[in-house]
Amino acid sequence: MITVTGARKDFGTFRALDDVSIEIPSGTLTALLGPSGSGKSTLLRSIAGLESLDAGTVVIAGRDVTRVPPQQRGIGFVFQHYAAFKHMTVRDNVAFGLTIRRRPKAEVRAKVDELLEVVGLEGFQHRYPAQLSGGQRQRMALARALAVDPEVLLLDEPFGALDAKVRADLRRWLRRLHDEVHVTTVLVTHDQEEALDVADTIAVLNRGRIEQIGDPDTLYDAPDNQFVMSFLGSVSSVGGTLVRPHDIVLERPAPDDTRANGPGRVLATIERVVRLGFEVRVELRDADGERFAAEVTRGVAQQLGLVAGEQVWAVAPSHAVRDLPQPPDAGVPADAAEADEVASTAGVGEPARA
Ligand SMILES: Nc1ncnc2c1ncn2[C@@H]1O[C@H](COP(=O)(O)OP(=O)(O)OP(=O)(O)O)[C@@H](O)[C@H]1O
Repeated sequence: MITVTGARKDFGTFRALDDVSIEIPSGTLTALLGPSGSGKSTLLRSIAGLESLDAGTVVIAGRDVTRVPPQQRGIGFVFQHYAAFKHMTVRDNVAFGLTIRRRPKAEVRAKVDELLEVVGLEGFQHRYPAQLSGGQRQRMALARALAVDPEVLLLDEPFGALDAKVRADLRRWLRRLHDEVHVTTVLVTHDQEEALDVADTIAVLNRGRIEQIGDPDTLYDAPDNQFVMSFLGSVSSVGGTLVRPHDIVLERPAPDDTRANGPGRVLATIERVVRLGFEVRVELRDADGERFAAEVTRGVAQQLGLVAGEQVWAVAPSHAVRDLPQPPDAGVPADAAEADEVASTAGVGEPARA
């Protein structure tokens, strides 16, 4: 269990963490999710001991580590850009933490063999980091972090520098790895899909505070506020009512239709119909000029004969409507934009990049 209580961190006059408390149960995979600058990395680095808190405590496995240096916290850390030792083979990189701890050679060999298998790099042990793909390098980084049997594994956008396909493959791989190894893992990501895909629990951060903590279903289906709802998936406003696009029901107006617009029901003009595989996204504009989107199956789209320029009723069914507050003094995020952050490449308890 990792317990952070009342964490506060200021950089000059800027408050990066504002009274953050979170409990991360042993053996779980928790994602810290939020927009750029929300404090995710600062929270992770505070757990690692790479930042010292201005107030609050960090307890790992029952031990108060608030004032304990990073090397003595029993953590493994993997960054977006992994600082591999370029002159060392994959095997020696993975063995590094064990070698500097002067573990017996046979033990190191056995442990490294096991880890190379776990991360699927058995055939690559004699290569040098420059001879690996980005995804392979990050798997090597994970093997190296796991080699010293850390109490917790802290991952800061570990797949952030990889292309979308490799990223998706690797996060599923991480999930399977976690199910095998069960080490308590905290993953920083700004990508809601990544968080929904891999995490048991998601903590949504915004402006240095935690907006909500819960399992992916709860956060998606029962968000506490508009920020969480918008951050965890797309949202449309139907006459001022917030709803997920796939929950919107479209109806053709009857020839003698005299119904008026109301909350959760508007007559809208179809601007575009976009096919997304099995689904169709219908881009709409209401009489006030408000644009929003609905998602329906291709079957429904064909049945209704949805064509640009025509009018449809867009209805937010009452079961799907969420009357949510705004979070205190915060806005709805524009979107979960790609963070163009370049993560620090410093390692924990090891020399700088060689
Ligand atoms: N060493 C520092 N000095 C000054 N300000 C900092 C420092 N580290 C972080 N900050 C600021 O604290 C805020 C939170 O940063 P943090 O890296 O935790 O955000 P994040 O949620 O991880 O964002 P990103 O996804 O962009 O990395 C940002 O506004 C950042 O500019």
